[in-house]
Amino acid sequence: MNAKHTIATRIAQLRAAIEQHDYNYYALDAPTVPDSEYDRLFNELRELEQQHPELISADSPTQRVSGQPLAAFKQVQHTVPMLSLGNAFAEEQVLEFAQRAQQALGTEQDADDLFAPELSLEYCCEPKLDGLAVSITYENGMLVRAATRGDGQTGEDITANVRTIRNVPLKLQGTDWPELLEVRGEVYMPKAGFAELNQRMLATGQKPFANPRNAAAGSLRQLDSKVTASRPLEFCCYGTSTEGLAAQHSSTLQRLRQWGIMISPELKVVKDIQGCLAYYADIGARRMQLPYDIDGVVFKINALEQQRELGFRAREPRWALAYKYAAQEEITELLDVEFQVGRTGAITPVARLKPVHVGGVMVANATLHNMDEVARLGVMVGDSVIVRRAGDVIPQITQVVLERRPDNARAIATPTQCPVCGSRVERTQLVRRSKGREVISEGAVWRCMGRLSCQAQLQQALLHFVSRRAMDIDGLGEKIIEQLVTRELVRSPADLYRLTYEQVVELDGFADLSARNLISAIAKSKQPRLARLIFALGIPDVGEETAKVLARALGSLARVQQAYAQTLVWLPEIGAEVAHEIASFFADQHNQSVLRQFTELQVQASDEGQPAVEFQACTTFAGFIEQFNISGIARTNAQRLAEHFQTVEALFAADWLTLNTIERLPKKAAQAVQDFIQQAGQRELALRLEQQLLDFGMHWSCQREQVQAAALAGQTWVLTGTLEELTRSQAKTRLEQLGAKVAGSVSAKTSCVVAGSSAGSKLSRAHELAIPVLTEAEFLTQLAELEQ
Ligand SMILES: NC(=O)c1ccc[n+]([C@@H]2O[C@H](COP(=O)([O-])OP(=O)(O)OC[C@H]3O[C@@H](n4cnc5c(N)ncnc54)[C@H](O)[C@@H]3O)[C@@H](O)[C@H]2O)c1
Ligand SMILES: [Zn+2]
Repeated sequence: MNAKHTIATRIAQLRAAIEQHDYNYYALDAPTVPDSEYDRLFNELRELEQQHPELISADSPTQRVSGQPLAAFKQVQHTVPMLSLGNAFAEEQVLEFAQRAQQALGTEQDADDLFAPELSLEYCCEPKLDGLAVSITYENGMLVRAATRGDGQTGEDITANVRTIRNVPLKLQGTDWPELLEVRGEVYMPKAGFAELNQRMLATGQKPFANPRNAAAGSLRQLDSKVTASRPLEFCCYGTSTEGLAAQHSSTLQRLRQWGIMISPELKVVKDIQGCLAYYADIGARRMQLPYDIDGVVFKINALEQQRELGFRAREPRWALAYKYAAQEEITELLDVEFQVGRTGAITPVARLKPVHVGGVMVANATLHNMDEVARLGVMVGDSVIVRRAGDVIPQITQVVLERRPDNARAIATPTQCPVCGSRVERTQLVRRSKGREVISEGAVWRCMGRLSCQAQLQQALLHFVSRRAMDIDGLGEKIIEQLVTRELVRSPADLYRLTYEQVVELDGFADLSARNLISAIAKSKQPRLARLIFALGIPDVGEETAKVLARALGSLARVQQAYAQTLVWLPEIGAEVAHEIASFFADQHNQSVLRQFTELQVQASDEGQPAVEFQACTTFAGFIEQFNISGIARTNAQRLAEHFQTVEALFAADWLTLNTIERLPKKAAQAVQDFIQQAGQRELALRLEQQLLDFGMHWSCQREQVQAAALAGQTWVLTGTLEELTRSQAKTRLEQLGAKVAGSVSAKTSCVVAGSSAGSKLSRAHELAIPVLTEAEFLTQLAELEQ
């Protein structure tokens, strides 16, 4: 086979591959390879064609704009074609671009003159937003049409969808706009909106988007514009095909802005190509902090007269250039998966990757989070995967390139025992309440059950225990803790208080003074504040805030230790899951022994005292009854029972006749209560729980009058997002006047969530827990009704 033939074959191969990728990217909004990979193929093709111009054909991807409009949309003919942009990946390509332009405009005699000030051209520099190009037409100041770029000549009619984008004016401001105006720009999804959207998708069991560009494209090209409306899209204008607005590109954009059209706040006019390079460096340094993804910057010769003179090449203008940054997504191989054990025993799969440059740094590891994520990605060892690194965020695997799966790919198995200590591994459980019942489902996390006998957990637990926000012991870094654990000097946090000077001075890196300092630092930590001690214990899901709530409400470690999960749920901000974690932590024998040793060693909180009355006044006795998960006894029926009986004793003394005479209590429910109160042990349990609540300072405040007076008594509401009509505190006051409690976070106990605009994680949590969500408008209507 001759060389020429081989090159022709390669060119054909590249064209076919690029066409397939174009289809996936433009038509399906679901690329299977990262842009960096696509750009490599594209550049290889362009170079081969440059070396062999006789092989160029008019339908080569290098000669035309890609993107067939989908038949599902009405088509729109662009009066002025929408083109692509020439790309540069290195500084010399930028300089060549400037030189070509100067030459063509006759401002340059020979190459040395490139930087001569009298010859240099003015440029407008802009960020290159990573979204999709859209054309929007205004007639007499009104938005009449919006279209995608499509193949450059024909786009898709997406008018209804673009109308839902908040920062696109439906009507232009001012009066001096031309009768017909077509603006062009990028529709994109800001990073924050993208993260929220993906959380929402995950929470509702949908497939999340791989990156903001896919999310923007997938959201905009929807046949149902209601879907588009629910997506956080924005528009930024970077040009117009309407002539005669001004003499320069930059001043044209300024005029568009006066009519209410969004342009980039990062626009900058520079005097010469050196200014462009400085702009590239400046934006590059701030790239990760920008609220949206960019894949490069764009330089445009500013004088429109010069733009006209330069004109176009096949698929791109000669007066503009995109200078790209290091790709944020790359393709590489998954070599292996290792399992790391964290402080609470959670086992995290970590991907070992064939090292690859992503976003300017070498990446060799990426977290896979948990086994649900592994399943969702469908990833196997040996797969080619797309790795994304956006900003300071830990590298993520976003996608598997299935067509490259090798025959010997290996499934990632859930470990059956701890990779560090060999202990049994258990799947976590999620406890939530739904319609008054406790629903237990399988969590995504597997845990090593070895607790502190597991060296990995012990080390992490010790690091947490001594950390600044916990016991705050200076001088116990990772290396030292590792030595203490491997030499078996420390088997639990309590052992720290048994360390002697002789033991410490023997450790690597210690001398007389440092050993004495460490011993005294440990001794000094013996009387921490209660909240710190609780936090230091490292109870799963108990962060600093929860530790403070426990400390304040219960006043002593002993009471925290004794509290039943059913008691803990009455505390503010503590949901069923956390309560369950706390109770089972203290039920653990090993943990109990550590706490006993603390007492022996005089490690004790300095501020123990009486419990504060923070129980949610047991909101209602009804809520208490609900906790027993009696079939058919949810909110309303529990309320009926509570109003009738008013105490635990009375409830358990109820007889069949009484139960059947309770107003509006269904027969079936009455039967269930009857069965329940006759069950062995239930009465004792209920009395014990009531006793504990009373001991801890709770008062039943479920008198009939109160319950009836306040429409929302016993309910906990959460406000999130920005409210337009009311301030947060106004909303809070009105809810409280109706008897509701307003909490700062969503838990299974939350009755209702009011979501203003740009609501985030609380909203997704509410969806996850199937808690009713009201828009601000619905909320206002409901308030008005209840306040009557
Ligand atoms: N991963 C894949 O499979 C795949 C497939 C096809 C295309 N792609 C990606 O798309 C690129 C090619 O697409 P393209 O032809 O749209 O070219 P392009 O994205 O390189 O440049 C042109 C586009 O840039 C956008 N743009 C953003 N800011 C701009 C500004 N300030 N001024 C002007 N335009 C601006 C516009 O949408 C314009 O259409 C490839 O380089 C690759 O990154 C990826
Ligand atoms: Zn273990």
